[in-house]
Amino acid sequence: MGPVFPHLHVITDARPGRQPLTVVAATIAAARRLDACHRLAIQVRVEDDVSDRDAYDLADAVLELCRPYGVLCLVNDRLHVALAVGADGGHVGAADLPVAVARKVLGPVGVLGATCRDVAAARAARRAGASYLGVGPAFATATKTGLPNPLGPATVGAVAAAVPDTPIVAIGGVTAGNARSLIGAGAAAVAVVGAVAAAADPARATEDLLRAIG
Ligand SMILES: Cc1ncc(COP(=O)(O)OP(=O)(O)O)c(N)n1
Ligand SMILES: Cc1ncsc1CCOP(=O)(O)O
Ligand SMILES: [Mg+2]
Repeated sequence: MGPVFPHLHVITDARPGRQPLTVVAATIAAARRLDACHRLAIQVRVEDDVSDRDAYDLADAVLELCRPYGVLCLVNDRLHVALAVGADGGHVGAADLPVAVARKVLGPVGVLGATCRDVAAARAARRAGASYLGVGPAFATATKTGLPNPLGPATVGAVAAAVPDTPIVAIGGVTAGNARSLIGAGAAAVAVVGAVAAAADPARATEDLLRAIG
């Protein structure tokens, strides 16, 4: 991780019919226009039924887009894919490898995100070696099913306050219109799928988010 923890994490939508590489290219182009590549991270996220080979091919291609501009590249769930392509790190949640095990797999330097929804889980994940914590759903989202009720900015802020040395990435239903409320509550960053991937103009959506976060 560079000296600045990225403020905006754009997560790929690799569902059938989507164009994740086109979206990532547009996102990076927008960050370049704002001289904000150091503020951007791309997380490669595929559905559970996607083969490792397809996940590898996507991650490899995304990393190729990120590297020339120093954009941080993380891989969701599949740490072997992260290591195989040479990504900067990965993200794990409750159904993935335990955080301490993920830390061993990634090694001491890799950026490791862990999903947390409360103060106790946040403290435990930090102790187990997480570099940052993904906290959500902050707001209602249709992108992932089976989630608990939205936490809202206040709970995101309470988790952030409990682990002041660990960046919080708020996720779930984040838009350019509500991102500032999460940063104001104490999140270091926001993560989005739909706000960029489902936008008519993903580059414009990225610019709007980067400007909103400030
Ligand atoms: C930044 C960030 N926060 C949370 C998540 C969700 O991870 P997880 O709970 O493991 O759910 P899946 O994304 O794997 O479906 C994330 N990916 N990124
Ligand atoms: C993977 C994940 N984990 C919590 S919310 C979420 C989906 C976020 O997608 P969106 O930004 O479209 O609400
Ligand atoms: Mg996961």
